[in-house]
Amino acid sequence: TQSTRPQRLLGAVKKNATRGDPRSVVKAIDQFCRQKEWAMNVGDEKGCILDSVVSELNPATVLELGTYCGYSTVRIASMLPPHAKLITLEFNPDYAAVARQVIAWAGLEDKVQLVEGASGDLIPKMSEQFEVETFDLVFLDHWKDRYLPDTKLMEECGLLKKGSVLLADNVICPGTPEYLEYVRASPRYESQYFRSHLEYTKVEDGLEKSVFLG
Ligand SMILES: CCCNc1ncnc2c1ncn2[C@@H]1O[C@H](/C=C/CNC(=O)c2cc(-c3ccc(F)cc3)cc(O)c2O)[C@H](C)[C@H]1O
Ligand SMILES: [Mg+2]
Repeated sequence: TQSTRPQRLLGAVKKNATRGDPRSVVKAIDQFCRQKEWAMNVGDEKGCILDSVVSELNPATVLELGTYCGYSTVRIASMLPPHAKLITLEFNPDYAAVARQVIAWAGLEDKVQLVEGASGDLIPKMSEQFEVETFDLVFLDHWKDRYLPDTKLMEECGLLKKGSVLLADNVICPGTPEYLEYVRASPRYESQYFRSHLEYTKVEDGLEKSVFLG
């Protein structure tokens, strides 16, 4: 049977990255996507913006919506202080299976909890099932039309506290117009756009950082 692109991406990680070295995993995936096959990872250019937001915030609890192959999971988790936790949600079992191996190859299993399921179902269960009160950082990178409903759901479930940061990928391409309008118009958020490019291309894209004001 034919392999899938995520499986070929995983093969490139195993071939070119050093076990236990997250930066080499990130580099191997970026190289695969530039030289072999494009894939929808946040990528190296937007990844640097992601890195700067994480290192400035130094979050103890992180939620990622949309694991895919685990590229941004590895990027974020590699920068977390000891005892910090990253919970990442992925509802496609095939992608989850690949991501688990990418995260393991990077040696980050202890910092990452990959939960298979839909964000809409899992977000209401966060506090009781995953023993998390609130998240310091949420990275949104799943279906673009789900950014807004899931943000409203996180508000309703009390998962955001004063100072919590939402960082959203692809606010230009493919675009998340309703989400962008909401966080930019809402008095409960202080929003900032970080202009960049769609991963591995010259097309404009960017990240929107929105601080929850409580
Ligand atoms: C109802 C379920 C919601 N809840 C959910 N709960 C859990 N997991 C979820 C949920 N919804 C989705 N997922 C998972 O997250 C992943 C989905 C990721 C989606 N990302 C994009 O579509 C994109 C496109 C482009 C792009 C740009 C230009 C192009 F020309 C082509 C492509 C670039 C980019 O950077 C992009 O991130 C994964 C595939 C999918 O299984
Ligand atoms: Mg994306």
